[in-house]
Amino acid sequence: MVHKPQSPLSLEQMLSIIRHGFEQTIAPKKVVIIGAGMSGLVAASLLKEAGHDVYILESNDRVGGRVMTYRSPFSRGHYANMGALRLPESHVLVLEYIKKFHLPTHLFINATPEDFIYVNGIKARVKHYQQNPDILQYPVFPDEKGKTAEFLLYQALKPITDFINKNPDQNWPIVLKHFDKYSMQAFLKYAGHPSGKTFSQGAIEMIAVLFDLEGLLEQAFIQSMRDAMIFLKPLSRIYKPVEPISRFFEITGGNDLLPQAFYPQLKDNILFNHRAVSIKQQTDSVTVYSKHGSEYRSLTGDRCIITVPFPALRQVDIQPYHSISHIKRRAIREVHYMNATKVAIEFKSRFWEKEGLYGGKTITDLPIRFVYYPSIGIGASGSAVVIASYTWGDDTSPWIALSNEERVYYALKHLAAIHGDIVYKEFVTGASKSWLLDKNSCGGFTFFKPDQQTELLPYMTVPEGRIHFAGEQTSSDPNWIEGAVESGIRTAFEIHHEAK
Ligand SMILES: Cc1cc2nc3c(=O)[nH]c(=O)nc-3n(C[C@H](O)[C@H](O)[C@H](O)COP(=O)(O)OP(=O)(O)OC[C@H]3O[C@@H](n4cnc5c(N)ncnc54)[C@H](O)[C@@H]3O)c2cc1C
Ligand SMILES: O=C(O)C(=O)Cc1ccccc1
Repeated sequence: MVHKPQSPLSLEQMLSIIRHGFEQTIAPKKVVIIGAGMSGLVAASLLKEAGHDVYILESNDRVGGRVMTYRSPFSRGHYANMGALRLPESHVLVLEYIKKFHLPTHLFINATPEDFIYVNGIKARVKHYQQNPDILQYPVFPDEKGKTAEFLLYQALKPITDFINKNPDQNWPIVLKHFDKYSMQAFLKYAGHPSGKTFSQGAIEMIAVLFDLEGLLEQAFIQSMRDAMIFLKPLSRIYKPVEPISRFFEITGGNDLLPQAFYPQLKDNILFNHRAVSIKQQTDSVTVYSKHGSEYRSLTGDRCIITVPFPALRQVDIQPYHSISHIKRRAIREVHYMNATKVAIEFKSRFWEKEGLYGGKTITDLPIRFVYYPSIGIGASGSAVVIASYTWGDDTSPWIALSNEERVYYALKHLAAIHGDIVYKEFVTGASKSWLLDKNSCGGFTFFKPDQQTELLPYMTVPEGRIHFAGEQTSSDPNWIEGAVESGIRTAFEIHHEAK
């Protein structure tokens, strides 16, 4: 589903802009961009290429923002993507930039029939669960017996996604009107069952655990549905198991090679370790005040693009107060950001491959939740790095307050329940990241609450005077790099096509 409701540009237009840029401007503007994450880099790259004078103020000492790859403390050549992990094949804007920069990629093996499931104290392989879903012993209704979480969820989603796909531009707003009031949990309880009944609590629990929804059940159904359509197999596969499931990619060498690819063009335009603290709009200009070490600096331009995640943006003072609308200020306060936490562990050998796990994951109801095994170097000898725990939403609660050492300790403990004590013998080192604790995002990614896509999102993309708003939160694909890229293109287009 590549519908882009938050973009005034079609997918084809955005692809063309990535490939060919804008026509050279006849009225160059000075543009101050706050943030050198993917949205800020895309906007700056397009505007600079079109002849505008761009400056990026970046709080951190690196580009990339939430596209972040740890190479330390791992052995040479090893790494872990502690932010963006996988790139869906339907995210054509991201893949177009990867092509433009000639970056190597390989398949991110997101799921295989050999994947382990470890829930309710039961360990099984996905392929055996698919043959007999009742082996996990969820207390489902009689008419739900023998049906997988995937089948039940597709039964609930298919009428809606079929309706959208008939005519996305016309039908997406209708679906939003009818379903944006629901959280995922409320949808499954009160509106999801095709026969108008409700799913059993056991079925809802099984869907929530196996699709990693338990940590975000109270968030907007619409966003979970949109994401589910990326992760779930097309329903046709249930009846005709020949369709390929959604494919994902990752950049060989680390996903941060994508934001880094913008650096050569923009190296003279980025001011690192400059943290914007206030913005002031004047009649004919806008000034951004930033903290650089113990100094305060200012930069004045014709336009400003804010790409800062909204929870972090709340600490930036924007004046005059009424120079931005009431609804924008409300959106900055209220739009929900979900935390995300990862623990990555390097092991001496790929012991999981001896258990038939080549890439893919283990799905658990343990605090570690989902474990992802490396999709690169399969079959190789020597050490490798596992995403030992990837949690989001409420599932991050057991991890936030722990130190890195404690996170690694508990991740190993839970991995040992799955793989045995070999995890201790094979342990080399570990690292972790909880994005709620990162002052430059103050959360992992946008995950709207019910009604927020209706009440707030339309106003989040709207410029306010000389200030434009980018970032995944202002896009058709929040919580994805694709959304950040879309918003970068949108804001560059807005500014490039405005009169002086
Ligand atoms: C754990 C995790 C997993 C993810 N997994 C995936 C995935 O698998 N696939 C996928 O496509 N997407 C994934 N994402 C989402 C993706 O990483 C983001 O949507 C995207 O990177 C956001 O880009 P952005 O430019 O909107 O924001 P950011 O990357 O947050 O960029 C904002 C920039 O602004 C800077 N900044 C903040 N405050 C200030 C300030 N006051 N002054 C100056 N600069 C400031 C920050 O340092 C940052 O560089 C994941 C994100 C997380 C956290
Ligand atoms: O693919 C991921 O891990 C992402 O971060 C995107 C995401 C976030 C939350 C739910 C589904 C997908």
